[in-house]
Amino acid sequence: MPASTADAPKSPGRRSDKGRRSGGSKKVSYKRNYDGSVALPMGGHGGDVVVYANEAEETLLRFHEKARYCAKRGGNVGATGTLSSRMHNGFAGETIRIPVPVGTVVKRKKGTVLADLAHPGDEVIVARGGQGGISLIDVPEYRRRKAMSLSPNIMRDASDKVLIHGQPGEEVSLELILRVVADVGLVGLPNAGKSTLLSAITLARPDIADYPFTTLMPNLGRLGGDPSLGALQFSSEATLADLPGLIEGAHLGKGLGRNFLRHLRRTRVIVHVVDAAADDPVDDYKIVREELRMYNPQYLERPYVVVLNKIDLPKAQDRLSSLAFEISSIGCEECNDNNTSERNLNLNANEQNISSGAKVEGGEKELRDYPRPQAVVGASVLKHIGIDEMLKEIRAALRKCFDHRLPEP
Ligand SMILES: Nc1nc2c(ncn2[C@@H]2O[C@H](COP(=O)(O)OP(=O)(O)OP(=O)(O)O)[C@@H](O)[C@H]2O)c(=O)[nH]1
Repeated sequence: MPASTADAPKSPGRRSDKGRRSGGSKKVSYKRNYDGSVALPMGGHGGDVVVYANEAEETLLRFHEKARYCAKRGGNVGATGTLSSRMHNGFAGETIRIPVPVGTVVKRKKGTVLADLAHPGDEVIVARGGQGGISLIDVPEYRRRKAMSLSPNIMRDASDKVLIHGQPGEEVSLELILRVVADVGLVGLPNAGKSTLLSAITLARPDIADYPFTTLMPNLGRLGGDPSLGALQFSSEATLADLPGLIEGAHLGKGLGRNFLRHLRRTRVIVHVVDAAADDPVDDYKIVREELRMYNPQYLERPYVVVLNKIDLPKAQDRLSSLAFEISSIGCEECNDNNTSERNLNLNANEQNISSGAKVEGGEKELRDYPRPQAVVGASVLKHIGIDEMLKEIRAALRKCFDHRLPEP
């Protein structure tokens, strides 16, 4: 809206009046719309609010401190408030851009998903700024009438001022949900050694401690490509996400539960870390697989590598081969054929399709109906034993996914 005339310097309108009265030839020429109507200057539109994915952001924690964001209002038309040919539209309010981590899902509170910002630079306008208004409050009567006859965009309000009200900007309440985007997801019971593994093969330095649930947020690390594999296979470069430990009942929300299971949705390969020195590693293994199955059966279709960790401990060392044999024979052999990566490629398309159990013809699928692990390797991620073998298997599983995407030579 034009500001009041109180602080206006000289009214150009008055000057031109004088010109007319004194018989001068000054003719006010207005800007016109394509249909010949006078283009009235408008107050600036309010700024939009945009949420965008920025690689520099890692968490959504800062939204706990500041949860309300407002874009600026649009600028006024001019100081005089009087229609003149020299009047310009008010400046549009600046768009406010809110960075969030890559992988953030933006949805209306208790409503629809607005966007899945899965790639750096993805963005969504979450609230549009209001439209600027038009006001001719202080236009002299004769010109007001003329302007009204020339422009179809004008209304009168109760106080007989001629104006179009500016529109209020949109206000929305949003929910931001972070789903980690990583090529490899590390899963396992608490204390299995997932964080230690991440720090052994990447530059990530997550908290490591001898108590469960040290990891409360997913940690990310970057696995470099292996140049010895040649240019085409350098794509074994990958992002690893160390997820907080899963416990029995996680799919129902126990422990850190569902919050973290969802992070697996966008991983291609799963690395399952088992503490080989635990009381019953096979049972531990099954518990986690079962939790994955109950949360989203598709997780079990993805290529996965089992790492039997802590083999530096005598207890683990002694039973390594029998454990490896037992674990590698849980699952269906035929399912491991080529189609694993094809199924895997559909993971994004199907990611909404979560059910509490996979139904197959003739009943519910069990662990033995899903593919066997691609490999079961023994390692001590703490003492750096078996790391090369483990990396080789992780890269092989990754290649299985990536090769599928390579263009035909
Ligand atoms: N002896 C031995 N200890 C290990 C090995 N790897 C990890 N640890 C120890 O196991 C404990 C748990 O390791 P973390 O890496 O924090 O385990 P985590 O699976 O990330 O645990 P959560 O964060 O609870 O999910 C730490 O005390 C590690 O030092 C290993 O190869 N050998």
